[in-house]
Amino acid sequence: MLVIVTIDGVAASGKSSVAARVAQQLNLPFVSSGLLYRAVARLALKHDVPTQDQEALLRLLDSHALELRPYAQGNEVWCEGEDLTHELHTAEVDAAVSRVAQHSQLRAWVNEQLRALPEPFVVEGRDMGTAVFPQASVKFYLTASARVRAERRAGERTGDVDAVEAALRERDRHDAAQSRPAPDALLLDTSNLSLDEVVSCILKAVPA
Ligand SMILES: Nc1ncnc2c1ncn2[C@@H]1O[C@H](COP(=O)(O)OP(=O)(O)O)[C@@H](O)[C@H]1O
Ligand SMILES: Nc1ccn([C@H]2C[C@H](O)[C@@H](COP(=O)(O)OP(=O)(O)O)O2)c(=O)n1
Repeated sequence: MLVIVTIDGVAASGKSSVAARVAQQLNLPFVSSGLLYRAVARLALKHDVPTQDQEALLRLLDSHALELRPYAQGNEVWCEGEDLTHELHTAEVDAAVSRVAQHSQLRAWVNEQLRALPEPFVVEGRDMGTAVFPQASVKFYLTASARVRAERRAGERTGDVDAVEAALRERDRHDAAQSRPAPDALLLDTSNLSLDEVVSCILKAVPA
């Protein structure tokens, strides 16, 4: 049976860490959909393309082939022989990516890349269980308080917790349109759960 596990949720709720561990336990690849939005934002910054200009962003994608490579040990995004992965988790990209993710044709392009990947896999993002893989057998939606998420993220980025929390709240607002639990998703508040606890909760819901 093909199993697609979708793990959606707000920024820094634990989606990618959890998806990587769940996938490892199931011996499946995992897919980080946000990396494609991040890669488009990175290309736009690099080539001075305004992130509000959808047509220009789509032209950029025509002239720069982006490829998501979902390896079991971590996802990579390549652009014409260059590995962009290490450039995608910066405060600059964080600040630009929500604007990129608001364009419907660009979202359609991302979704096409995701649906072309060989199943089965574990996939994480914002709308995996709703718009992209509504047929998935197991769906989760992760949340956590903004403070807890900021404390977690401040450990990975520079910046104090208050500034990180303000930036996360801002991004939550911009991403709200596409960040919704599917009607059949299980909601999990990870504020007071360890990574292991979240992973084991998800694995319990996966059919043997
Ligand atoms: N339940 C948890 N308990 C403690 N730390 C966590 C938990 N979930 C995630 N983290 C940590 O929080 C940070 C953000 O998690 P990440 O998986 O990148 O979130 P997302 O993919 O939702 O943005 C990482 O440093 C991760 O290790
Ligand atoms: N399926 C998705 C995945 C990400 N996005 C948007 C929303 C986020 O602001 C960016 C980056 O997503 P990513 O999951 O990498 O970001 P976080 O780790 O949650 O901070 O892309 C989206 O709109 N739809």
